[in-house]
Amino acid sequence: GSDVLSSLLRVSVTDSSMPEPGAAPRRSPQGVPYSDLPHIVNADGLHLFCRYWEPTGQPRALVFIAHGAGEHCGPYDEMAQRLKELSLLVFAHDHVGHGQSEGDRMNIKDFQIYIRDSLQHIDLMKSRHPDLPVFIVGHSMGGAISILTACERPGDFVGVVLIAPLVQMNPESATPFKVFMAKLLNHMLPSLTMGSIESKWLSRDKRQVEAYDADELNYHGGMRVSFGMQLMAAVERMQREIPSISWPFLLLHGDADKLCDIRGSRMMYDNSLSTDKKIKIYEGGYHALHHDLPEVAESVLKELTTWITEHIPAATSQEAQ
Ligand SMILES: O=C1CC[C@@H](CCC(=O)N2CCC(COc3ccc(F)cc3Cl)CC2)N1
Repeated sequence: GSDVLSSLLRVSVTDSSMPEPGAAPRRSPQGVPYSDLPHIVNADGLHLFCRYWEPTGQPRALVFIAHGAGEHCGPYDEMAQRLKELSLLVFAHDHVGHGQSEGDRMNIKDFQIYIRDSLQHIDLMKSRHPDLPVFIVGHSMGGAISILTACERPGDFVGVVLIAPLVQMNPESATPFKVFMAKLLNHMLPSLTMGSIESKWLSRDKRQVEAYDADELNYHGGMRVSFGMQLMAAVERMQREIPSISWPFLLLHGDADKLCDIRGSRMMYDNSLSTDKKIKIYEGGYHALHHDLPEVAESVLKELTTWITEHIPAATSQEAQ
């Protein structure tokens, strides 16, 4: 009757994506207003913290860095500085639910969100520098994001550098029984947490492990079953996509990696169509190669910067004039 109608009319409609003019400013998980931070707003209205390393002169290429699960893009500063010194314009953001970005900590409704947000940031930077070649560098889960991003835009990237990428599940943790239990639990208790990432397997350099453990921008809680399911789905999607990959890539992987099985990198190297591909195995190397023993970390930076600069297309005649 009319009373129902009148009560409905009293309901005030608030649209969260359009905050009222006087609304409090959106703040990072650390309490910093995003108006004070470099950021982009993703398709779901979440603020993603960004970092940029811009060379002084004219940049020769764009490099997007995709970080791994539970970390953020800050620890890539040294790598980015080395690339910036070679006149490359490096950019990155903290993925949803990581570091200084918004979102439920180390959780995602759909792995595709990471890829969609990466493409949004890449497209933004390409619109600002339309003539520059674009590279992606990805580590671990960031490697999976890089692979699937390049698969969505196979012609857009001159090269992809993968540091211990997540390509296949670790066979110990992915026994058929454990996978079955994870799927079962995901229906019953999706926010149940499994073990957390054991930092001792990240690097043989204990100062790096201590830095990781002490970094409050990292997520040190347990891995939610639902997040594990999204990682599994990404692994399954890569198995399907790898046979049709034909873009250039560089793979760097330690053969003592206990977090992302090196067999995934070998499988990608062996089963992709790419003719321009390189794999470098680091004997005894742990997972975070770029933060492993100093001589390994230095080698990784040299390999990566050399491969990228060698893959920057020679300037075409009209550009050279
Ligand atoms: O320097 C650094 C700091 C952070 C680290 C990166 C960590 C990262 O991204 N990992 C490692 C762990 C890996 C677990 O994988 C799974 C777990 C459960 C599951 F059900 C299915 C999968 Cl596939 C995912 C990828 N590197």
